[in-house]
Amino acid sequence: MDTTLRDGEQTSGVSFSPSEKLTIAQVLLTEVKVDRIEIASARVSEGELAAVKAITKWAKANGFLNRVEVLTFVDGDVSVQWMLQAGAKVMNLLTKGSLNHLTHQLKKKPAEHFAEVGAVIALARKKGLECNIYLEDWSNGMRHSRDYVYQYLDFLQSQPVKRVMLPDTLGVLTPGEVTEYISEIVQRYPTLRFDFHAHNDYDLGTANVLEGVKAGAHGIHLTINGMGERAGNAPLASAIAVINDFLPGVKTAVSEKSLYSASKLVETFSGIRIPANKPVVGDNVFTQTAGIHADGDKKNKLYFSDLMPERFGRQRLYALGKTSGKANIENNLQQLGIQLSDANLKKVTQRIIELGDKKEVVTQADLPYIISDILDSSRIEEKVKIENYVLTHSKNLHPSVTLRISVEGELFEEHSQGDGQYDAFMNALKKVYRKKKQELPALTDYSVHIPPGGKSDALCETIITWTFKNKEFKTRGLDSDQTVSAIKATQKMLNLI
Ligand SMILES: CC(C)C(=O)C(=O)O
Repeated sequence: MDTTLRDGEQTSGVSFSPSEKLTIAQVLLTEVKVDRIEIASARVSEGELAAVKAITKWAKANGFLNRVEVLTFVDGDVSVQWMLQAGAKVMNLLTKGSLNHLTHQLKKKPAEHFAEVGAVIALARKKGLECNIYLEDWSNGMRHSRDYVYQYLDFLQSQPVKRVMLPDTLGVLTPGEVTEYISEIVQRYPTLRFDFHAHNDYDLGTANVLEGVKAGAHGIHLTINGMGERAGNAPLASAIAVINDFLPGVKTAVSEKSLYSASKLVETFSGIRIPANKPVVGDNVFTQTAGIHADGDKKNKLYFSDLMPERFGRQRLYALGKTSGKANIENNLQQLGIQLSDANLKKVTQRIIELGDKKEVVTQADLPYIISDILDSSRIEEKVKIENYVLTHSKNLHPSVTLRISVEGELFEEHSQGDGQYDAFMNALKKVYRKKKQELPALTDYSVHIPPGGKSDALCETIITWTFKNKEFKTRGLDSDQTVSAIKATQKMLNLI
């Protein structure tokens, strides 16, 4: 059962609009193909009622209505009436699974609580609703008031309930405890069906789900991207991968291929960014960075596991950076369909290492720009060399530059200002060339390209068109700083005239 729309929405700062809820519900049931979804808590707000109405209307028309569940409360007939108004059929009644909660929050005795729960179940059944029962704080109940839990389950055995839901409300269980508690309960109550609901406070959510299923839980509760209260719930994508890979006899209906796009959809709607290293769905989890891994992938797939990206509609990538090495670069070139001579491959590798020193990772999208830059430079002999420069940029003052440049072995130093940093640089350069009594080409066009990716440290390519002695030519510069990329393009021009 996916509870992104109920427990997942309890992530701090998240509120889905009714239309977002409807879209996520549709994706979960028709694309991801989870068996059941929990979509809201009853009585929350008018917006929530509108969302539940929209989902139940769509679900009814498409035969999904009894797979759509709503969290309700022990409140006489109030939640039941809300369910009827919302057109929902399955209620997940929140009750107390530990004596501690019962005594200190509800201030009730077990018999009193059971009677009230029984009354809500009877009313709900009379109105045609199906009932599942949550035993909130069940994990602490098992640790500290197991007699109470068993007294309660004895009572539930005689009730018309479909499932008993066992939440590790505070995410405190170890995998060993999950095994012990769930196997004990499943054996003791063979006529009841149990769901296990894990939280991730110790980062044990997925491990606990694995143990819960092994121990005999009939259902598990998960959320997309592990959204949920505090540290969240067990993440759907990880749990499905773990079940498929480590529990061969157990089958789920979930489509692995749609997990990534569902994750992205929820990322967009919730505004909660997925960490790049989040298993299965994170941006970097199928990217090899170390050159040795890329090399091993080519040799009998030494660094592959069953967790192949293609299962999830994703692709293995090879990061480019100072640790990536030749094999990573070759893999990227292969993916782009580019062939390079050994000499040029060496130059590209060297350039990537240099860039990697400045910026953590060079992306595959940067690669064609780097290659064309290198192929361009290799045609040029360096008679003019920009030795040093200082560029300033400050509020309400003109940008300025100090430039040291050697032109055919002669060293010049000039200062200048301009409307922008590059303009200041060009003004200093013009002073040098005036001294040398040499003409400079006219800049006739200047264009900047940022390879896709949208990072503030992305590489920037500047292409400048020059006109000189009635001829037009272009030079290209590449750097993560825009002014520096223009200066590099200019240095190439100086070496071409
Ligand atoms: C509200 C309840 C059912 C819950 O999510 C939990 O106990 O973890």
